[in-house]
Amino acid sequence: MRKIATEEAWTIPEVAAQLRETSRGPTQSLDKLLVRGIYDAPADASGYSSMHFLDGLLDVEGKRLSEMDQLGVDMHLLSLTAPGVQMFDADTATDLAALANDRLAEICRKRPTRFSGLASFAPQSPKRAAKEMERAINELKLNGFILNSHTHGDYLDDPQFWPCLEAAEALDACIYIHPRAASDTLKGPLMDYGMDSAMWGYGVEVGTHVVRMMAGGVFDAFPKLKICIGHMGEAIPFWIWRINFMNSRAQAIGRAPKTKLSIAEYFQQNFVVTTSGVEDPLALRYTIDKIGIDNVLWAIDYPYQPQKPAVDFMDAAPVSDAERHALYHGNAERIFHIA
Ligand SMILES: COc1cc(C(=O)O)cc(C(=O)O)c1
Ligand SMILES: [Mn+2]
Repeated sequence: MRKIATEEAWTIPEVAAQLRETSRGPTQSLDKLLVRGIYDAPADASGYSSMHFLDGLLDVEGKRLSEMDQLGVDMHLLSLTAPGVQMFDADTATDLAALANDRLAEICRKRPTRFSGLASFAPQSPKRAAKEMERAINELKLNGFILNSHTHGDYLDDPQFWPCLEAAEALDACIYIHPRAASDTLKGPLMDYGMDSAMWGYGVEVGTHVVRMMAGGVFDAFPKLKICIGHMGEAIPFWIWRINFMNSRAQAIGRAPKTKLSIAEYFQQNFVVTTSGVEDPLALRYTIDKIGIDNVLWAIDYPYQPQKPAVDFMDAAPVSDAERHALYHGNAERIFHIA
């Protein structure tokens, strides 16, 4: 059975160097804790550097590919790791997104059956970003887009970013909204106990982002826009009944704009989710039953999650053979236009 993993992180030395420099600067971004740990810690330090994430991010055809061969993982859908270019100024972000996209396209051209890719873009300059999005799909033949949630504290319900959404919808290219640490206005209680990270803050950040998009009417403006979120849907499939009920109440009392469809309908028609970093059979079964098998894709979240447990989890998952085909490759081929 073809296995395509769809949230697989990667980076290039130029972006790593820029993140290192940014983490030494005055930024108050909550990402600073994690970025410093990965990109600017002494080799023998404890914490993130001891987990060698940077080696795993820079590597494509070494350990990553040999593990894929051993485990029968056919393809990694690669994306520039969080926070991507979104901590940088507009010009630096725009230039590094284009450089990363060129490098990613080279990898995919060299190993077309093993790697596909999600293009970066720089929302800091939305009109230039839209042009890069068109180039990435039409010229570089990449498979969709990666966005690491907020950009300098702003979210995609903000019309400033709508040139990017217009481009993605017109290109029939899915935007994978991946986490980063919570924005400055959201980060308060998340600054302790490691809660800035994938343990909790990441899910709060992306969950907040996509609820803003649905409640803010983004999918009335862009009804064909497709969004992918990881981590079994950042808890939204569990909460969707309550979110939907309370949004309809908010609309009725004038606290939220009227929308053509309900939040539950938007989540059903405009979203797909991946299993990245949630290797829980019951959560998978619930999510498939809740949003339908066509809207769930397998992912590893390499190098932050090891490959073998993610394969073992999916091989042993309580799903039918037809469902396993959809999870492992069918849905990814459809959503990310993978041949
Ligand atoms: C950018 O740094 C990351 C750290 C972790 C982690 O497990 O601590 C996960 C992800 C991720 O899910 O992509 C990213
Ligand atoms: Mn990830």
